Amino acid sequence: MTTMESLIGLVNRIQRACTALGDYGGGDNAFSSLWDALPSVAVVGGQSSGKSSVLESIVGRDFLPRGSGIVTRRPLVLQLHKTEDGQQEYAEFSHLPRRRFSDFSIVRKEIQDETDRITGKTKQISPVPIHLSIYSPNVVNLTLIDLPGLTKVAVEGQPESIVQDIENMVRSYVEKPNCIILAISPANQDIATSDAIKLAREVDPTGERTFGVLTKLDLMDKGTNALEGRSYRLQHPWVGIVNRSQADINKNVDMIVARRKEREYFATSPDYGHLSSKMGSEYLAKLLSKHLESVIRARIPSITSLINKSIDELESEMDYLGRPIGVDAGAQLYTILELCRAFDKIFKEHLDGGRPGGDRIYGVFDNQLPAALRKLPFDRHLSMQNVRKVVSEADGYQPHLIAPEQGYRRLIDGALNYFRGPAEASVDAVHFVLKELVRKSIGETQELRRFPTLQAEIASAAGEALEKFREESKKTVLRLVDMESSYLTVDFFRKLPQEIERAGNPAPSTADRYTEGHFRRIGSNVSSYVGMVSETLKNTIPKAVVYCQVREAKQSLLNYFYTQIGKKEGKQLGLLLDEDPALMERRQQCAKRLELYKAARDEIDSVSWAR
Ligand SMILES: Nc1nc2c(ncn2[C@@H]2O[C@H](COP(=O)(O)OP(=O)(O)OP(=O)(O)O)[C@@H](O)[C@H]2O)c(=O)[nH]1
Repeated sequence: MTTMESLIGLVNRIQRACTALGDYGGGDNAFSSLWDALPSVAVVGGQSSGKSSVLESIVGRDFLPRGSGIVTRRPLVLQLHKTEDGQQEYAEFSHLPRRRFSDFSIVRKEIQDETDRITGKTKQISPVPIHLSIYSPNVVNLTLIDLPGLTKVAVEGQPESIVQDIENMVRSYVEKPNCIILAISPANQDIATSDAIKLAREVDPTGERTFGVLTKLDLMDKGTNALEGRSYRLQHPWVGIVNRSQADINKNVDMIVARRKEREYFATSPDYGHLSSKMGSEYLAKLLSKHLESVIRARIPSITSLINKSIDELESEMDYLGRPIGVDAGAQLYTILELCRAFDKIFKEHLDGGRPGGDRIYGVFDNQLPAALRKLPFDRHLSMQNVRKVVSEADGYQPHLIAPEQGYRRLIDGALNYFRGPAEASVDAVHFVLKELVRKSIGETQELRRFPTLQAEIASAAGEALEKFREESKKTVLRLVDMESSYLTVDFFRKLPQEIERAGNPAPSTADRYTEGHFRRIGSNVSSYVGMVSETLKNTIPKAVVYCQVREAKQSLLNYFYTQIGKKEGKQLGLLLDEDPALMERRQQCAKRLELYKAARDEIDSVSWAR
């Protein structure tokens, strides 16, 4: 394989990969287009300019659809491969891989059918190219893109807008700096009115990438050289062509015969004889092939750097989007557990420190609980009036003799009841801190971002677990309070009368047993007992709360969730890993691009080795 073949073939292979990925150039893609970076030859011409004839002559075969109206409605990427002399000619479409066409009338029909497959019978145009490769001894290695003919009027059955649509499509090709423009104009028409030249001039004013072709030289009067004077100046010399006339086509004149006739025409023409070696479709094909090859060679370094840059960008985009997940249940389960673990780790960091939030639990124990305990209405409960009321009611018809045992118990029971409130409130306060930390941790788990469904599932599983811990914790703290009422600290009361005696007070007489002082003393005794209990609970409630809620949350927040997940089937696991569709789409695009660019890099590497 010569370098020329491999370079043009290389670009073609990359172009085909681009088409397979929906990159036909143009800016409608979210990614930069590789297609646009590849040099190509676009064939443009007005209706009846002889565009099809030139292409068929370059190929040496009749194979393009004919007919009235706009026949070419999709770009045709025509890749020509030269084969050894004597080899059988054949064609292949990239949409029908491994099918060889050696009958070119079927190639023509397939182009028509494939055009209709995308555009429907609407006669609309489509930018999705058809890729056709032709293997023949009668061609040079060259790739040409046949575009719809520029037209001024829509014919019946075609929408008005088609005129502008065609111009836009052709323009989108020729305006790319890497596009070589093959501008075809008929000699029997004023060059100033040539659609092809008008467009080429607009997008390539210096004419450095435009090749001018004049067809129908045979229709000019003898003695006029259509290539001199009248033609518009370009950097590359104009090439004159003589194609088959309509009469030749009707008579089915063979393309190879037509080529010979063309050669003879130039060789014997008094007007073009001196230029005969630089005229005709065969010369044009060689000229284009050589030029395309040199342009590709010059562009290779920048294509390579574009590819490398794009690969880097795509890799980091993929990292950001997260790698795709396996489809089998095992891989999915593994992924889910990994994600849960990632979340759990962050949640623990919030509790243990490293991330903020855990300190708010200490805040509950250090501020909220003591403050709530201080605010309990013991003053009211142990006011002289209430003490007298409770003690008298407890005594019944027989007032107490020494100490109001029943009265004490009732006063203490009543007071201890008040502790239930702050105990439950501490449980709830810690519950809300934990719940908030779960919410925060889910948000902070980068890996979970892609999976809104799993996020919601983890949130609800964690929520349920926290709810259970809360219930358990409430039972425990209330039990602590109940324990205080079920058995009073005997020592405390044993000490009371002794203290009075030590203080040297005379034993209260029956007379003042029912005085205010007596009830005040009872109140203050109860109050100091309750104060002692309050101190105890201030220490034990946090222990219970941490034991039942914080410790459990750290150890087994998602345990139940794990057992549920373990029972799920592949399909249900897949649902949990349901991602934001936009994100999935983006990743898919990204992965495809990455594949394309890597394939392109391999192609380029292999060519460089061959050189
Ligand atoms: N005598 C002569 N006739 C030609 C030449 N080139 C093209 N023609 C005729 O001009 C007509 C149009 O040629 P096509 O090759 O179909 O031109 P086109 O630009 O592809 O036209 P559309 O497909 O209609 O856009 C046909 O009848 C050809 O036979 C030429 O060099 N000499």
